[in-house]
Amino acid sequence: MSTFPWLKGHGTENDFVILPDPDGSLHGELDADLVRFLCDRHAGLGADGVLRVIQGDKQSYVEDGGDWFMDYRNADGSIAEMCGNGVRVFVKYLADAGLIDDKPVRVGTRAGIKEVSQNDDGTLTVDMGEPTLPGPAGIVVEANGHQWPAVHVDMGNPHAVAFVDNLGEPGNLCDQPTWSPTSAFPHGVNVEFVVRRDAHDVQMRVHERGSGETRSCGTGTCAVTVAAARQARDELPVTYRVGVPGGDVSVTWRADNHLELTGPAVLHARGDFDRAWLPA
Ligand SMILES: N[C@@H](CCC[C@H](N)C(=O)O)C(=O)O
Repeated sequence: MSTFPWLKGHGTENDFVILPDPDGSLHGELDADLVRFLCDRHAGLGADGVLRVIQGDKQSYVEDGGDWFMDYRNADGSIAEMCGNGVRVFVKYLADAGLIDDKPVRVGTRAGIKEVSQNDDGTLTVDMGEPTLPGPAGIVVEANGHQWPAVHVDMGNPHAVAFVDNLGEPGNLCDQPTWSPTSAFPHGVNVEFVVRRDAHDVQMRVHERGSGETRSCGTGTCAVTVAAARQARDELPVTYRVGVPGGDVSVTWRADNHLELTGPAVLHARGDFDRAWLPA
């Protein structure tokens, strides 16, 4: 086939190129160069990442691929374990394409199975699993000449959450914030900057590993909820509204220690990509 289909979608403006590949035949073809090209906002389609959609039993990345497996790639071509906004967009695609019914779907990811439910109001809810706080204590992140203490929250992928006085402090975030000790995040880290607006209401910005500053990060909103709830000594269950530049999501930290992320998912473009257009 000299063309392959694509769609574009976003969750609170964290945007993705979706590559339907039910039988996994794009394996090997979807290398880092192709991902970078697809995500390029000037020469490609433009996105924060790529969601490749494979039937759970047709993938070879993890033992349990679920009903459908989400092969997630960051805009720089790197592979990430999980994407909380991406998984909602992924299920929105499956539902619109008639590939699933309205029952909860088990989505395989490199961070395990995530169950996703479609709500009557059009939002989707993801069981994001349990957070871990691997530490160490004393992490500091630095951006724009400022330093802040940060907490390491792992949501399957790594996050450093820093409370700031105002969201302008970290500057334009063109560069990756730095952190110490450097050994805390040997594989890089997503960095969230947060202000508390009310008891259970926070606003954040994020610099994503492999994608730069984005308009939202679903795993990041969960990490921020964990850091905020611990800071406030909230009892579980607790629900936070988390504002991001691209909208709002709701995160519940349940009594069984699972995080539940609810937010929108939108599909907004589709087409076919001709392989002849790929750079040599
Ligand atoms: N935007 C995502 C997270 C994508 C992966 C992240 N950049 C990483 O490298 O861990 C989300 O919505 O969670």
